[in-house]
Amino acid sequence: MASGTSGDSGGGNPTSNWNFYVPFGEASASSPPPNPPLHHQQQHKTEEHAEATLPEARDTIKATPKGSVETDTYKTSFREKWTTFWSLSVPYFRENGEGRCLFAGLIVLMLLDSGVRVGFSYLARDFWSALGDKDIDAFYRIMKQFLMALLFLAPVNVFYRFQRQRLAIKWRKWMTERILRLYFYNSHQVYYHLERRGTVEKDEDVGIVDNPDQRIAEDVRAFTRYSLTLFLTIAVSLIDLVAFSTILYLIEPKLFLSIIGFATLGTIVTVLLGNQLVRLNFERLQKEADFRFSLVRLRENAESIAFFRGEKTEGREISDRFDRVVNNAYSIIGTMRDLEFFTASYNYLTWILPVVVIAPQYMAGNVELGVVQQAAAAFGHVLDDLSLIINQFESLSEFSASIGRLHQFVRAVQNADPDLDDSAPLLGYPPGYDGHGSGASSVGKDGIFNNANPDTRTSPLSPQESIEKSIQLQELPPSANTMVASTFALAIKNLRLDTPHGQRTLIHSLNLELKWGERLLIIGSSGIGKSSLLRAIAGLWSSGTGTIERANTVDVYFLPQKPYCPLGTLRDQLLYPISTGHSNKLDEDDNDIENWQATKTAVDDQHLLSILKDVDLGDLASRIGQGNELEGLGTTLDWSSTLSLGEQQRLAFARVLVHQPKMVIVDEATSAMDVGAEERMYSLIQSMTVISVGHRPTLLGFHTKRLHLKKTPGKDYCECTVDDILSNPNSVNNEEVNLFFR
Ligand SMILES: Nc1ncnc2c1ncn2[C@@H]1O[C@H](COP(=O)(O)OP(=O)(O)OP(=O)(O)O)[C@@H](O)[C@H]1O
Repeated sequence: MASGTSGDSGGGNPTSNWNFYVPFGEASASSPPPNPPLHHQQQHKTEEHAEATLPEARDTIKATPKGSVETDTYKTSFREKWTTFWSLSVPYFRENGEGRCLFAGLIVLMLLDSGVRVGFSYLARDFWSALGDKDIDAFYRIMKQFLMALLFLAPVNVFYRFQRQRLAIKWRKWMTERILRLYFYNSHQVYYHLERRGTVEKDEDVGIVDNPDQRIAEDVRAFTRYSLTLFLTIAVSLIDLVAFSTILYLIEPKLFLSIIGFATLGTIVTVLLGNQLVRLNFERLQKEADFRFSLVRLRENAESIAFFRGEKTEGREISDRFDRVVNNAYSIIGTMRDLEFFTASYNYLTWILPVVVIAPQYMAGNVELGVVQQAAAAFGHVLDDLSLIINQFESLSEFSASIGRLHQFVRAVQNADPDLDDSAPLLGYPPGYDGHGSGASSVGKDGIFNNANPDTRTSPLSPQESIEKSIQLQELPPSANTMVASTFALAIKNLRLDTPHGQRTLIHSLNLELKWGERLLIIGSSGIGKSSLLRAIAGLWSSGTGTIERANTVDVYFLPQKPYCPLGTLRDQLLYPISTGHSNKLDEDDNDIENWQATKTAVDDQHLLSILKDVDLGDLASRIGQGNELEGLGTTLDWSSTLSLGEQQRLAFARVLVHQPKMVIVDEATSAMDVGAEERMYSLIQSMTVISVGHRPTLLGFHTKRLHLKKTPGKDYCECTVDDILSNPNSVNNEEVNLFFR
């Protein structure tokens, strides 16, 4: 570790251990002087390592699917790594004035710190010379100077470290927020498309993007922290190198030349012995995350696994993953051992080398003892600086792995965003995106929103071809039904719907119109494409051709097949996706959410409680609030595991009543309810425009129109028939009843 950052001021070189220079180094103060040199270095390394190393990610949400292809981002050349590092780190300092100021302050403190250390090397020389000459007056004079210098050194050192850590936190905050915005806060729902690509197929450009949670939480942290450490290490090393090389050259030119040869040899051997570490560290992060993910999955699916008595299978899978972690750890320590055989011997040699070279001059009485000491200390400094790669190799390899993972993730986010092309700068916003949630998606002259096709994002098609080969989703202006009474709430024209990357056509030539207030039921056998059609209407899927025109997103509420309970209180469950309570920096200035919130009537707690009663959950608030309903509304629980599936589905209907959308899309969202509860839920949304998917014949009674998706004989896709249930009330023929009960 270079002196500049091994504790940021202490000389990491072993020679420092037995000279006057050491006690002033902050990290060295805690290390016992008699330690062998490598221990000393390792101690610095461990300390720095604790900061720079990527610690364990918690609560991993998504991991590499079993058997997935491992990526080879770690194989990029040094030049590519450097370019990546540069493009990931520059945007913060370019865009953020505070960051630039903190950085400038840090440089000043760093220079002061280095200056102080050079000054101390002269103090140390005089100290040892005074000791050698048994000059008591000089000894006390130097001690006094030393104590006064200490008054200056301590604050410089403390503020230098503090400033570095403060900048690292601010940078991390900026970078995490930027990535979060690009990941899930513009209108293209990048997180959804990326997740699907990550699990379904390998993106040609970026490979499989495993564990996005770990990349956002850990890799960004490691990147910002370690980048600063590395920059300062290099900067301090350069300053030290110039300063102490001059001292060394002035004392003995031979010493200076021998150190250059010694350090060059050491660096070459280290790189050759340790180059495996970059790959191993890259894999370590992935394997650790996979292992944690299997544990999180076990926790989340504990009940299903217990019913299946699947613990043995799960246990085997978990221990397989853990074995991979352990095997990787063995490979790492094996490589480290080989490397350390060399570095340890190398470091021990540096104890005596400078003294051996200068000793003849001392014995001949040409130089004083203090000069021997100063030569040894300067030798230690210069060697530390020249041996940057040797001493930092393990940390550098981890850093390199984290740059690779972060770069891969940011590129994947970029690829999944149709507004960003390949030449867009890393971490840059799409053109026209203001960073406040108002997406860059094109808004037509008529105010109609055009959704570019995220599924064709990585296809080799030109933008025009991409548009022609994607479904055009057009949104009506908000509250269109009140403005233009005759407008259709949904109009589908000549729709061909494919699975995301065009592997299969699910629906062909669908034409459909739904007026405001009408209720459409979509039926068809399992797997035929009902939910996929809803995904296309929602704008999540857009592979295919044709046009979908529908109510504005702010007027539509979607009830998915699998109820979703966000983290938070019972009140949060009802208001979702409007956030309450906590201040979310990300949506502080989000116009969409603000406008949306402003258009909603104030929802007071009594209103929420009465809605809970409407959906037959009247006792829920008082039950969890131990008799106090208001307390119940503010109670936080793990709702997905506390409420039954039917209760979660009724809670979802309560959300619809809170938000009062003009259109509701219901994807089998009553499947866990009894027929009576289903009837009550549908009666609550009778005044809205409804699109449902369902298998129960009882649903027909709540709808006015029906879309039947039927397998076309000899074709992959289905045939679509639309009819009016009200004009044909006896239309449930035997075939359909069978279909419903299938
Ligand atoms: N991400 C995906 N990539 C490729 N194919 C998919 C994807 N998601 C779903 N499919 C396939 O698309 C087809 C239609 O799926 P969809 O979920 O729309 O069926 P469904 O009619 O709603 O079925 P169910 O009634 O069982 O819910 C299925 O064969 C499914 O396997």
